[in-house]
Amino acid sequence: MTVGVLALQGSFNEHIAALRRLGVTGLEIRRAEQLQSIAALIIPGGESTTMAKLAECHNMFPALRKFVKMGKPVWGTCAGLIFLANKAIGQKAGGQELVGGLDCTVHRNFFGSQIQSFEADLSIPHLADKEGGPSNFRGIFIRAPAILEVGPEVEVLAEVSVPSNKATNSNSSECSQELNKVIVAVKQGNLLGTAFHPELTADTRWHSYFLKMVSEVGEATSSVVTASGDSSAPGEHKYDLPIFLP
Ligand SMILES: NC(=O)CC[C@H](N)C(=O)O
Repeated sequence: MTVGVLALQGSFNEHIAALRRLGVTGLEIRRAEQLQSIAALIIPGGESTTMAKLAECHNMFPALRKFVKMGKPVWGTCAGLIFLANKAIGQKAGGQELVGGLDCTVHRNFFGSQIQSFEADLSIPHLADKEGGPSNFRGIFIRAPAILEVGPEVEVLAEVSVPSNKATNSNSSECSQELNKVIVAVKQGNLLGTAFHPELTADTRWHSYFLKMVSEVGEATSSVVTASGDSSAPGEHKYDLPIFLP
């Protein structure tokens, strides 16, 4: 199958490399019409305002919204999650266009600036295999968003513990020992959103999880899934080195 990766900006190379490790062709998507040839789409991390401006320049928003509404699987990581959210707060003056579809509110830079980026062990039961494999996942959070509110149809897949003064987002400088949980991964039907960057780890379980969603939707709708074993397909990623900078 061919999975598209929005390749306007950000960590699209790393997603394509992760897909390749699982034997799946990743196609770099830069034009609206390319969406017609893919079974599913990954919107990578990066900088959501920049990505939104580029998507606007390329007139991609109507096609992206249509893709989501058609029920095609879409996974947004970090900036990609912001793209998919129905509502984002903490945007630059003037706001930014969103694709929407995921019934949640995200805070764009919930955890702070670039230097407050961090890694955390997350417990994700959905990632454990039937043989009782591990359910923990090392999340890489780079100037990451968080999900503040979710609608009734949204399933919470992962949370991270943060000090309560952070979770309530108050300006208090007091350091509380109390920990609150903040939502960092969700699923709603065909849509998957993670506030962290699985593509920057060697662990491909999130990519496998998404590909399972893709095959389930494919089976349910008998939709067009392009079979491709051609490693020289146009636009396909040719590098496996992690070179991501948000
Ligand atoms: N690593 C990331 O994708 C950061 C996203 C960033 N917070 C934004 O607004 O776009």
